[in-house]
Amino acid sequence: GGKWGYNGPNGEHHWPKHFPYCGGAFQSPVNFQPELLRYDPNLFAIQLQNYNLSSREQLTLSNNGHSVQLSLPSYMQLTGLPHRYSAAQLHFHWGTQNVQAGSEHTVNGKQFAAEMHVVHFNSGKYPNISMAVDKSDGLAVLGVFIEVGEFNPAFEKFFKYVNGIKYRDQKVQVPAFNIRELLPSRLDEYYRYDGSLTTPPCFPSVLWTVFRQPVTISLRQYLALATALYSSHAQEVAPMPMLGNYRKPQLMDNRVVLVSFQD
Ligand SMILES: NS(=O)(=O)c1cc(-c2ccccc2)cc(-c2ccccc2)c1
Ligand SMILES: [Zn+2]
Repeated sequence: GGKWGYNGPNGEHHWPKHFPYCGGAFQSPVNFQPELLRYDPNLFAIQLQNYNLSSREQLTLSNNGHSVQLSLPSYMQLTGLPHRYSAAQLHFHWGTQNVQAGSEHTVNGKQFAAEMHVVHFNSGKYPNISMAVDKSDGLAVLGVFIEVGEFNPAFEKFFKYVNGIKYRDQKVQVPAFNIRELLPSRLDEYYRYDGSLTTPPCFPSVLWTVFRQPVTISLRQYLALATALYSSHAQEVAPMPMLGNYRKPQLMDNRVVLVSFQD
């Protein structure tokens, strides 16, 4: 598929020309409007398997031109969902250095500073992520809202390496750590709906679980994310800062967002 970006001639309003699903139904992200939420007593706490990775393991931290992503081993899994899902990668969406608003999902119109996505695929049904990515029951993504506040030692375990992946397609190996530490403490309170990849090709293949409770990173950590990275290759004459890499909320049509909490 063609080049795509977050603004200008390759921005999100142009995505459907090369990526037809982006103009289709069940698109993500969405705004969690209070009147569209429905409490579901059958939504239990998310169960994590093998999230506590050994520091003897190494993970690949890379700049894919649209985000910073951390590869994850497939033995890291989610259970307690309709299927068993294996981890593939995690990545981020953020705003700009001056406007700390870059989350993709919003809560009653409120946009958080950034958002982390932990991408899993239905390993109970598909042999690998490529076979799962375009199937309606193929993916499960955990969304975590990020606010600027307290310093976050867990994020620092890989944020400190971002200067090694400033440019597109650069990669570094980082020691693995407990990925559970990146998630909020409350895994029992979340929004749940059927949606899509928020980037091209926008396949409607994602079971979204967005935690209600945000995590915090410090202003210095946020600025490291928002100012260290470029979406262009190292040798390109005009470096393009990687900023505002978030898609705006999409139409709900007649979808309902289920919530695991009542108050
Ligand atoms: N935002 S997201 O969660 O819907 C998402 C999922 C996946 C994804 C990754 C592996 C398998 C399947 C889906 C890839 C991206 C992505 C972000 C930046 C640049 C390119 C791709 C984004
Ligand atoms: Zn994402």
